[in-house]
Amino acid sequence: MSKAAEIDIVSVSKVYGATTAVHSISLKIPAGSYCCFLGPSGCGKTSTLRMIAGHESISSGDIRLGNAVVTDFPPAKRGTAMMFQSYALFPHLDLVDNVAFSLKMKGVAKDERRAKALELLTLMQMDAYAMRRPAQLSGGQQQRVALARALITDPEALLLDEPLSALDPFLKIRMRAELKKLQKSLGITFVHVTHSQEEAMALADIIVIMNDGKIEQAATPRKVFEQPATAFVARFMGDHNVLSGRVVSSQNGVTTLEVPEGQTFSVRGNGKHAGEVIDIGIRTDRVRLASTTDKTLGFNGIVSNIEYRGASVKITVVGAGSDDFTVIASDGDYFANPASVGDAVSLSWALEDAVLLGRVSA
Ligand SMILES: Nc1ncnc2c1ncn2[C@@H]1O[C@H](COP(=O)(O)OP(=O)(O)OP(=O)(O)O)[C@@H](O)[C@H]1O
Repeated sequence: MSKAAEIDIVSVSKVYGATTAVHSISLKIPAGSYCCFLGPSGCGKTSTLRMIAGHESISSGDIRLGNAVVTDFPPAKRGTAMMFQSYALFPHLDLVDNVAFSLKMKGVAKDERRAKALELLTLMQMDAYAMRRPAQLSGGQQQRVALARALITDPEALLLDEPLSALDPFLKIRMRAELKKLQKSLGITFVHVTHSQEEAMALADIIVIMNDGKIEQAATPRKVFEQPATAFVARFMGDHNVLSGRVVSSQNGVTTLEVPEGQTFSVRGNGKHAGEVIDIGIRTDRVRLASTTDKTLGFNGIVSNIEYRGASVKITVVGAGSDDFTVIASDGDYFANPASVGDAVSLSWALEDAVLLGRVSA
């Protein structure tokens, strides 16, 4: 019987000598959810995962798992299990002994631990290979064994550090679907570290986007896509253009800003101060290559690059203070009215396709 636990991270920091890798982050991961930590290299996601697992000490703050404060517990006493990027299988042991290893460490009798290992290999559809050694398996099969090994302790939360990074692109997508199915059927909390936006969007109930040791946004994939909280999230996820400028007015539910090149743009939301520097995000897939009568919802620019992607075309435009304003047009829309590099184009969008972006406090 599996049990899921909420993970509560309270003002947790990680300091390595002169480097603060994680700056006082707080987050609740609901029991039974699939949570992905996403961010660029060095942002602190692996340190956070390792602190949840107990493989790294917590410099300050607390971590609670279910009802227990586990901050000072060793890894084996936390109710978590970790699956490593390299799978860390023992080359000289067969699959049954690999999977049974942590039960052996706990002193469980041989027959009992081998029976349980076989049960997990069956769950992962690897029972037919039980007597093989890891080197006699494909990458995807090794991953299934590593999962079986992590799950043998009946964890309340499974922690996965870049679990798909060793697989080729096709296998990656297949194993991604298997991970999601496994999490749903076990019902336990999964915390998965990745640097792939696509992977996080495909798997997560909650995406936690980290930058420079802080959480920029923790929300559902849909919320992250539709309402990126900060300019960093908007740029990192790649689905919004970011324009920066000074507030001209901010009232009646609409804020207007002026960019350095002099154009003004409107966005929903108010409460900003005149003169304040703000960022707005504009959906790349909602920008139209056509003129608009409302100049606060578009601008004229010069096409600098065109990339054909099959179902869509990516057009890069210089203008409004941006060197790489991106338009993703459907192939049908684009080929009805194609453009060339160097062309002057009019871009436009609707008020609801732009969002006001916030800032993460230091
Ligand atoms: N054992 C350590 N000693 C000193 N500094 C460390 C140690 N581990 C990590 N760091 C530093 O802490 C910061 C965060 O590292 P962390 O591995 O958590 O990032 P990450 O987001 O997981 O990166 P990646 O995607 O490259 O694995 C980095 O600046 C890193 O150099």
